[in-house]
Amino acid sequence: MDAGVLNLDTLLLVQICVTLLTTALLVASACYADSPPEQRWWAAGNVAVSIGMVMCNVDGLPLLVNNILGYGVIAFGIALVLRGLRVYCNNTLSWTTIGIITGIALVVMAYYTLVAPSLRARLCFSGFYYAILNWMCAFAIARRGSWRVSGIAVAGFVLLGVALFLRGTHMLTHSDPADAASSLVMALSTLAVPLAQICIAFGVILMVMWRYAERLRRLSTLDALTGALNRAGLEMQGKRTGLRAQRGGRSLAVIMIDVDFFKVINDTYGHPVGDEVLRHLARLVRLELRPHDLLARFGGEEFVLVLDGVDRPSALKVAERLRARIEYEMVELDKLSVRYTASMGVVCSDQHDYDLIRLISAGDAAMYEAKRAGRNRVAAG
Ligand SMILES: Nc1nc2c(ncn2[C@@H]2O[C@H](COP(=O)(O)OP(=O)(O)OP(=O)(O)O)[C@@H](O)[C@H]2O)c(=O)[nH]1
Repeated sequence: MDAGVLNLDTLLLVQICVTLLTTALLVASACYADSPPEQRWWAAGNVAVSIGMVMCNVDGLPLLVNNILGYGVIAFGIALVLRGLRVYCNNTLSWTTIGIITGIALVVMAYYTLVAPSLRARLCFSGFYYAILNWMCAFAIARRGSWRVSGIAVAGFVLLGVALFLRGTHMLTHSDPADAASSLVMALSTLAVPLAQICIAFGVILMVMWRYAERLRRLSTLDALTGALNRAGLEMQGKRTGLRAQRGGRSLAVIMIDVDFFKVINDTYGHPVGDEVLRHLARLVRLELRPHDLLARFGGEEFVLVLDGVDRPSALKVAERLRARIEYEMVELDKLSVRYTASMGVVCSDQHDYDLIRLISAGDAAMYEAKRAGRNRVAAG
């Protein structure tokens, strides 16, 4: 295959068209009412890169636009994309850094246009510089670690960096830019750029979709007030925890926890204090949890604790420790200090098998036993 088959002008046109299309895709997704800020930075960055590419490649524009400003605008665009990626990773990129990234491109391009004019130097520098910026983009998301989510975008940025780096290296090894431009390496790198851009556009949209899905999953399985699992979350994760314990031959314990006289707390101090009591209880219980244990809000002031690999005597000890801690601790809110207690029912798969629904209903019965016996106590089912 020779470079003639891959006509460079046609490839360049394809590259510009793909840039405009991926930009349109990112702008359209950023216009979505609830779009996160990173998506808007990606869209703005791509708009800037598109404008920069047009400024650099349209013949007949003034030198200042063609050789200097165009490259600066592309660098500015990549910096905005980098800012978006860092925002996605709960970080940011300051405007000073964005200014420096843009400034370097403008100064170097101005030098090789006005002071020591050299097309070769400009093409070498832009290839290496944009390659480094794209690798910085890849690094920003790769550090986050979730390859399943950001793998496509990382691959796109790396590929784009490699294509641009190859272009720079190729220019460096050819003294005549016109000769270098017609080579196969140049054609292949020009072909790789739009492919990488498509990867990046779909990759970043995938990252945002994953975040939406994660937010939806949290909304649908977590209790908004306490952050504990809700009934749907308990049903989903409880089944898994039960199966895991059963397969591993471990006991599964369930502790039902119900705040005593919660209606009195609400009536005496008001609902916001009642809410704070529920949040406080969830926080305290969470301190007892290990990675595979589950905490769910079962009803108004009733919680379920599912403990994997805990037998009946140990579960009773955990419940007693919790009960004592709840009794001891105080809820502080708006200069108010409120004490509360809780009653608990403890059951274990040793007696009741691994069926979570049966365990919960037996735990509930034990918990009501504790209430009948005077509250602020633990009863075994
Ligand atoms: N603040 C607040 N109150 C809630 C919430 N959900 C349910 N409640 C209230 O919790 C109270 C539960 O009262 P009861 O079922 O009588 O239980 P109790 O007063 O704790 O009595 P015992 O369980 O027998 O000790 C009701 O007054 C509900 O309105 C909530 O999310 N926040």
